[in-house]
This record gives sequence, C-alpha cells and structure tokens, in this order.
Amino acid sequence: MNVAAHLDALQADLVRRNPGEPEFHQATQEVLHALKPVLATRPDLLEARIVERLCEPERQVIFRVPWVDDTGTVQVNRGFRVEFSSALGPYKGGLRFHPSVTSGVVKFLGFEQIFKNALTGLGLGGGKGGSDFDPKGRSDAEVMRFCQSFMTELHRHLGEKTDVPAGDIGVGGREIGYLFGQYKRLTNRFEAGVLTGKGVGWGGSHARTEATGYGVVHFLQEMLATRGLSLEGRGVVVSGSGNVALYAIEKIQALGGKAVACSDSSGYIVDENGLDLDLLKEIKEERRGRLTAYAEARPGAVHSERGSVFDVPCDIALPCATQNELGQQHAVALAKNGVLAVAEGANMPTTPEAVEVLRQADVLFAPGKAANAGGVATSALEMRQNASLQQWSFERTETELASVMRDIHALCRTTADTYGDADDYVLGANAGGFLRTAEAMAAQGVV
Ligand SMILES: NC(=O)C1=CN([C@@H]2O[C@H](COP(=O)(O)OP(=O)(O)OC[C@H]3O[C@@H](n4cnc5c(N)ncnc54)[C@H](OP(=O)(O)O)[C@@H]3O)[C@@H](O)[C@H]2O)C=CC1
Ligand SMILES: O=C(O)CCC(=O)C(=O)O
Repeated sequence: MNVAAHLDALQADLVRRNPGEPEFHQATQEVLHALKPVLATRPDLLEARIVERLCEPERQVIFRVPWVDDTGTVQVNRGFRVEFSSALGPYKGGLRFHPSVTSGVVKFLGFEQIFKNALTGLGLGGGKGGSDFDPKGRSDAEVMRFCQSFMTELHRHLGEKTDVPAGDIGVGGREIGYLFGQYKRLTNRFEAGVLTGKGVGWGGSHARTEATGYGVVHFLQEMLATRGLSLEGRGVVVSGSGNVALYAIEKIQALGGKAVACSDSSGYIVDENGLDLDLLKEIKEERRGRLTAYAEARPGAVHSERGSVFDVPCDIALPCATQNELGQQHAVALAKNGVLAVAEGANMPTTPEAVEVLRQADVLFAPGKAANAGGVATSALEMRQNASLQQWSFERTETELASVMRDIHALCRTTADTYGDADDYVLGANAGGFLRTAEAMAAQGVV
C-alpha cells in the first residue's frame, strides 16, 4: 500500500464527513502528515484501521443550556462535550466558555488532547468540552447560574473514572467551583476526582494554576539547551494575558528572562522595562480588567491596538491565547527580528503556513500538544492526590511537573530522530503521542 496516498485520501474523507469544521481538519491534517513515516513501518496499525478509529470521537454530546440573567431574561446557550478516546484512561480535557466555541472547535481541541495526554504518560484519555457562553461582563451570580445549568446536563456523562473536565479559556477557579458544587448536589457525592483545577482548600492541587505556563517554560528550557542556549537575558513576548500567559511570564522572569509584551483581545502592551507581573495579575485575575489599565498605571508602558504583539522584537515568542493567532506574516516578522524559539502555550495558535516559515528560518518550534501538556499532567497529579486522599506540597508537585516536561521533551526528540529529524518537534509530538495510543488500541481489540 502507498501509505502517503492512503493518508491523503483519509484526510480528504475526513473533510467530506465533517463539513464546516476547519479547525478539526487543520488538526487532523497535521497529525496525518506526521504519521506518514511512522505508518510506513507499521502495517499492523494500518490493518487495524487505528487512524480511522482515532479520528472518530467515541462519543459527542451537544445540549441546551438555559439560564436566567440578572434582568430576569431567559438566555439559551449550547453546550458540548466530545469524548474522543479512552484508550489510555478516562476522557480528560478542559471546558472552554467563549462565544467562538462550535462543535468543530471542541472537536479539534479534543483530538489534540488525545496525543498531548498520551505524551504525559500518566494514563489519560482525551476529551474536551465547552459552550458558546461569554462570561465577559457577566456577574458572578450569572456565571454561577450558567454553570449550574451546564452541569445539570453534563453530570450524567462524567465520573472520576469516566470523564474528568478541567478549565480552559473562560473557565478558571471560579467556574470549576460552581460546576463542582452543582455536580455534588446532583449526585449527592463528594467525588473530588471528577473535576480538576479545584481550589487547594477542597481537593485541588498546588501548582495546577501555574502548571501550564510553568510547563511551557520548562519545555522551552530543554529545547534551548539542545543548542547550548539559556533563558538568561532573553527578550520574550507572550500573547494573551490569561492563566497560561501569566504563569509563563512568571517562570520566564524567575529564570532570568525578560518578558516585555503581552496581549488580550483588544490589543497589546509593550513595557521595555519588563512586565510588572503583580500589576498584571491584579488587573487580570482580580479585576478581570483590560490591558489598557496596565498602560494607564505603569509609566513607560505603551498600549496598542494596531499590529500584533508578534511584531515586537524578541528572542522568544510564546503564543498563549488562542488557535490560529500567529499567522504567516507574524512568523515572517518574528524570523526577521531574529527569534530563536517559539513555544506554544495555547492549542494550535500557529497556522501551518507560519510553522513552515519558522521551519525554513531554523527557529526552534514546540507544538502545543507537547509544550503545554504541563496543565493536564498536573491535573493527573491532582487526580492521584484525590484518589489517595493526599495533598502534596507545591515544591513536590512542581518537581513532578518539571520531570514530566523533561520526559515529554526527550520522547519528542527520540521519536522525531527515529522517523526523521530530532529537531522536528511536530513530528516527535504527533508520532510519540500516536504510538502510545495506537499500541493500547491495538491491544484492546476493535472497540
Ligand atoms: N488553562 C490551561 O490549563 C490550559 C490552556 N491551554 C490553552 O491555552 C490557551 C489560553 O488558555 P487560558 O490561558 O487558560 O485562557 P484564559 O481565558 O485564562 O485566557 C485567554 C487569553 O487569551 C485571550 N484570547 C482568548 N481568545 C481570544 C481571541 N479569540 N482573540 C484574541 N485573544 C483571545 C484572552 O483575551 P480576552 O480576555 O480579551 O478575551 C486572554 O488574555 C488556550 O488555547 C487553551 O486551550 C492549553 C493547555 C492547558
Ligand atoms: O487539565 C486538563 O484536564 C486539561 C487542560 C486542557 O484543556 C488542555 O490541555 O488543553
């Protein structure tokens, strides 16, 4: 069989059978392309139709989420959960609340999650969920009523050994609290392991809040070290200013780098003196405010609505906001400014055209499914603590996180080396995650 032609035909079929889901097509295209050299050596996996099965979610639910706003008006949103693969463990992946959420977006995120979770080696299947609900500008009481209605349907699909959601865009500690409270009320059980990202006082893990951003920087450090480079004195730009971005900035600063710019959906700030993280956290985590407030409070900082945060000259870029935010023209600007490395904190933030520009310019590039796996890895550590009724210290949890990120980096390089070029982290992450999942699927029969 001509494996490349077979995978191209499979991709064409996926596009035909999943109309109107461009993000999902983009995600499968990347994986199927990376699998060409792998499957050329594994006729057994082709024969078992592992790829065909992997691209079809085990289950998807779409549901109505009715709730009442503060004016007494009934609002209706749409909820989603895609349970993609349970080959390696319970479905695991976050919930996203953002007006851009569609079934295609949730599907691409769930698909990515399969490979990411496999890379952690911590016994996690892949899933994702969310809603087109926009929490921006809503009161705490409105967010609570929405979360309660969302969980009223979702709870029947969850369980600590079945499906374990967590946060993502628009879902942080506040939302996880409301979701957990409603799950507990509906089931009459304090089943701590059914959600991760809980408060540390009631079953949450230390370092889960920090984990995704810290993990990205741990992975980046490993990647830089392969070229004898370090973070010391490096200029860094970060897109986004949410959970992942803030804690990536914190770790960059702790390791001697200088984060000079970050963004939100209304623009970006540049602070050549280095970002004031306490001020950023106060604006974003406490006030849920806009970055314009940073420029107003900080002498020398400039807010801009024109252009992109990726136009700011830097040594390292960390896209940490959302999918397809770093396009070809941004990659060209980064390469022209001499960027050394790009590590994805967000899921699929770099377009395929931009990845190609970075590859041509020999820029180190870490795909999100490897670089941002620290969040879900620490969720697995939270599940372990819940199962054994323990709570580990911050230091112990962060040490485990750093070790998982080192292992993922090593697995990406050795796998990429086997099938192509060790510097090709896209190949290494996709092939490494795939092989772990595929071996489990092959062993479990046709299910
Ligand atoms: N939280 C986690 O543990 C993990 C998250 N990720 C990924 O990291 C990314 C960020 O997630 P997280 O930090 O948790 O989310 P948050 O909601 O905490 O922050 C999201 C940030 O990105 C910006 N943003 C979101 N959507 C858009 C958009 N369409 N255009 C421009 N800016 C946008 C937001 O700006 P504004 O506030 O103005 O909307 C905000 O600054 C996502 O891709 C997520 O899937 C990956 C692994 C784990
Ligand atoms: O912690 C988790 O379960 C999932 C985090 C997540 O959604 C992601 O890795 O994209």
